[in-house]
Amino acid sequence: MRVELDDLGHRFPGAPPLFEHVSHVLEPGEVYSLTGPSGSGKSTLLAILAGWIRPASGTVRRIDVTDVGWVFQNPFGVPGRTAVDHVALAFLARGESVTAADEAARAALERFGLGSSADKPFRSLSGGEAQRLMLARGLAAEPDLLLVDEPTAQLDARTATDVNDALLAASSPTTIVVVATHDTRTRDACTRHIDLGLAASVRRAPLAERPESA
Ligand SMILES: Nc1ncnc2c1ncn2[C@@H]1O[C@H](COP(=O)(O)OP(=O)(O)OP(=O)(O)O)[C@@H](O)[C@H]1O
Repeated sequence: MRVELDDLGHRFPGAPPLFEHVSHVLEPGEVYSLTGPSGSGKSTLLAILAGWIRPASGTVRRIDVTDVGWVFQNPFGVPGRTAVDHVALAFLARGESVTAADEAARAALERFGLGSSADKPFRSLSGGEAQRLMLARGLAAEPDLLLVDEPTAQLDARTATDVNDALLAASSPTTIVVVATHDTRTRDACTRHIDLGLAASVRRAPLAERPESA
């Protein structure tokens, strides 16, 4: 399973190019950071990876990638349901028994440092706990590709650290994980890096300043 980006570029009609010449092979077991300044096209590239937007140039080949999961910057859950219920649902949906789903969900929560919060209702979780719960749930569903958009955008620095630490736990042999972020610490928590800012600065620099013409 993998996703191949070949000379990918995108622009919306009537607007200048967002990014160009992005080539990468994305594989399971890695957590890819997707960085770049605001407006450089990080969320757009996630949507292209998901197949929601057709790129203006280049190609995306999704090889054996069927299920795509998302984790958004605002954790969204059912206020009165427990943390463990949120994750168990992913296992129940795959046909596990209630007992097995509960056990698997508790193990997943442990992995994200949420073992002691398993029986707390979603509404009583802190912002960082809720975001780690979203990561645990996202991975529990075992998507082929998990797209994570700005997971620390709404968090203070200390809480963001907990989420960044959890990203290491998000590495999975069966899932390709891609994390769009502004946060350099989130970037550093990932195992591979794609920088749209670099692509943009090469594109925007006058010809004489471009590295390839130096
Ligand atoms: N459907 C669309 N039609 C036209 N323009 C769009 C569309 N979606 C996004 N844009 C524009 O494309 C640019 C890139 O947006 P995008 O959200 O991908 O950037 P980003 O790097 O994720 O930004 P941020 O870090 O601020 O979230 C922005 O200027 C945005 O307004």
